[in-house]
Amino acid sequence: MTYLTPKKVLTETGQILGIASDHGGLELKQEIINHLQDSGIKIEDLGCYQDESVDYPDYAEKLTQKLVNNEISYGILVCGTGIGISISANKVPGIRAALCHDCFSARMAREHNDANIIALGERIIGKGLALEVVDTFLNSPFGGGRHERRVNKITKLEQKYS
Ligand SMILES: O=C(CO)[C@H](O)[C@H](O)[C@H](O)COP(=O)(O)O
Repeated sequence: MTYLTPKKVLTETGQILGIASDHGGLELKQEIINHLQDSGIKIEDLGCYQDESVDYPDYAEKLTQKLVNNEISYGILVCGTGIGISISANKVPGIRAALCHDCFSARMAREHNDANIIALGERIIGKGLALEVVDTFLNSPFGGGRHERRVNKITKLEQKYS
């Protein structure tokens, strides 16, 4: 079986990419939105919208609720390090949020883990690399095969412990 990349899914079906951040990821979130503006991908910006201090679990929840309700198909989350917002997102069943600060991790997160969210840390990664990491994530298909068996086991873990 061949799988489509997130970019193909999003551009060919008109499904939506969600993006959210706390105050620590606000600037990088805007850079990513600007970068994807002409990509043909519809983006929903779920906040935050100003640099007052907010709590990253609230923004992880806003985005993951949209994802589990099929209102968006993939997500990008940004906080200062990407750690808190990815930990929060991964508490929600069905979410596979991968914290990636390099292109190899971004590709593996898709090919091996079928990640539906990429998380980044604005205080860690520069804009140039961050945009390449996002592009790599969006352009990498799931690999299926043995990886599908393992991803199914992740789902079983969620069911067993929720
Ligand atoms: O969750 C984080 C750390 O794991 C994020 O980096 C947050 O953005 C950070 O904790 C926010 O910190 P601040 O000092 O309140 O700006």
